[in-house]
Amino acid sequence: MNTTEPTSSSSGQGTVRPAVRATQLTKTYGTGEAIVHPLRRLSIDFPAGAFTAVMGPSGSGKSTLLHVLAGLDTADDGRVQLFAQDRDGSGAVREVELTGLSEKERTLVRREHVGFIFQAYNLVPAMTAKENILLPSSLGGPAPEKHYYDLVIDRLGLADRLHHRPFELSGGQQQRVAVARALVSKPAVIFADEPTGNLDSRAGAEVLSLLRTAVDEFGQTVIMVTHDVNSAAQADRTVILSDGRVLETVTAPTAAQLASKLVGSEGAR
Ligand SMILES: Nc1ncnc2c1ncn2[C@@H]1O[C@H](COP(=O)(O)OP(=O)(O)OP(=O)(O)O)[C@@H](O)[C@H]1O
Repeated sequence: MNTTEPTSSSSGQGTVRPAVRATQLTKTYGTGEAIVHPLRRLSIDFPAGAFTAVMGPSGSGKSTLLHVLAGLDTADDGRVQLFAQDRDGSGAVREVELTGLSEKERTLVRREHVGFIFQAYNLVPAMTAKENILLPSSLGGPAPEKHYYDLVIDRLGLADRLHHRPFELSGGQQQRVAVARALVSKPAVIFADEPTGNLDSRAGAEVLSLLRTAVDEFGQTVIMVTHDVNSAAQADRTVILSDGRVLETVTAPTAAQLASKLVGSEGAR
């Protein structure tokens, strides 16, 4: 791991440094007639301190990309770099090259810099909601700041559910516990795979607003996979994938613009 200034790239909003950089990512499953290419030489920068949505047809590689970027999975070829500000307040940016790290090393990087909201929650059944939320820090990750922990719990409406185990919670409440777990330690990058997929519209709006707060007030970077154009319209930009490639990146799109582009991306497959 180095402490360096990453090469910045230019965008419509000026020069921004990336928080996550993917270079020529390739991943293949199966062989012969059964071969699938979830990632085809995919390169993209995700700007720091921005909220990016990732959309695309089913099977276009969205979840695979998220897992590879977060170090939960590896690509067959290509590079993933994370750029995270040190937590010591110095402002120094640390470049973390995920490529080539062992699983154990990737786990340590995730604990320090990454929050992940899984489609299937991934809560520990024997632990209470509070123990699940604090699990990354009890495993050696950064301890949450008390006021931010309280803010997240309050905004997600979890205060009276903290001592319940997952089986005593509704699907939506479990999803909100998973969101809280990813947010409370203020990681540099939050990856979210369909974070509102199992929530009613009010709880979904609260999750999106919390992700916006993480970006707007705390300078974190959010990368969210979604099928919902209204959720994606809350993001600063939307990346549209098609067949393992980036088809288009749209800045501040409306839901209607995204809906029409997605119809086009189905055609591009
Ligand atoms: N472990 C695996 N083994 C074999 N094929 C896989 C595996 N994981 C994903 N795939 C295939 O890779 C392709 C991309 O899958 P991925 O889950 O990334 O797509 P997605 O865009 O997230 O889809 P969805 O919107 O349906 O969640 C799909 O064709 C999928 O069947």
